[in-house]
Amino acid sequence: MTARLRIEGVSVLFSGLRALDDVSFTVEPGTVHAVIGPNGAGKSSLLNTLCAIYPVTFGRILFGDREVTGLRPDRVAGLGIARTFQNIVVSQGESVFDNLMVGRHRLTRTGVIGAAFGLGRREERAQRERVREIAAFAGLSGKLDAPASRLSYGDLKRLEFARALCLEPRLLILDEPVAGMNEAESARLGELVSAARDALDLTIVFVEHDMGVVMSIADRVTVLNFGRVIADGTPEQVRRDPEVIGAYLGGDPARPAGLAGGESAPASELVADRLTEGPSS
Ligand SMILES: Nc1ncnc2c1ncn2[C@@H]1O[C@H](COP(=O)(O)OP(=O)(O)OP(=O)(O)O)[C@@H](O)[C@H]1O
Repeated sequence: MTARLRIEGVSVLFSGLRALDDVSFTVEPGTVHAVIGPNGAGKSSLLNTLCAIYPVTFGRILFGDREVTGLRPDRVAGLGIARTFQNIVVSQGESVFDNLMVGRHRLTRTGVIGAAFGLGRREERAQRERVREIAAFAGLSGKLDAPASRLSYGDLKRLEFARALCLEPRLLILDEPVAGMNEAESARLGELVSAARDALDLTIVFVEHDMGVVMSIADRVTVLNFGRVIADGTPEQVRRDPEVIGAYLGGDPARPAGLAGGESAPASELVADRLTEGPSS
């Protein structure tokens, strides 16, 4: 069973710089939750904090009734929290199948005693079967024997996603899952993320700059700017939020950049277009 993730008053300081400033929001179990914001808003810092790569300076993070704050990264993983990274991290020389098996080994309980009673081989068979199921789910069945180095960029990103699924996570954290993909590949991965939520009883938190994907797959969106939460709601709510409009377009939310006098189109329509295109950088 997945669980509710609560981020309560979290601040992260780097020698005086507040990467995160009193951030609070809740991720409901079984939802796809996007975290967006302009460059430098604190999105990566938040993901790193959720995985205990960055320590929390103030506040706390709870996953169900377990406090994540202060745990070592391997303990956080032990709670069923897995993540992917912005840059692809797979073994290029290994086959797709072997890359996926790496994700399973952490789950293998069989030790020396188990092996002595023949449990090792049975467990190994079960692990391999599960890897094939997950590969099929991710559309990688036909490529299990191919070395990762031969995959297209889109397939590599799906391999990374599938490998994270092999950890059987309860909470999956994705850092820019469709970065660098073309439109068709992005839409396909977006569908895969939604399907994973539905099929695997999974909660998903993701950071993404592709607003088309965010708006189509997120159940809820939290918007950060300068380390603070400036909006939290459904995709439709946040794309029409005046403060979000201000953060993405710069300047006065009532008179967004490029709109002289605001006479032709309401700011909400402009930002809706802009958020669909992606943030300015
Ligand atoms: N390890 C670190 N040491 C010092 N400062 C950091 C560190 N990590 C992040 N920061 C600072 O924290 C702020 C937020 O950065 P962060 O990378 O979290 O933003 P972001 O929203 O992910 O940006 P982008 O969209 O450009 O990736 C920035 O000012 C950044 O320089």
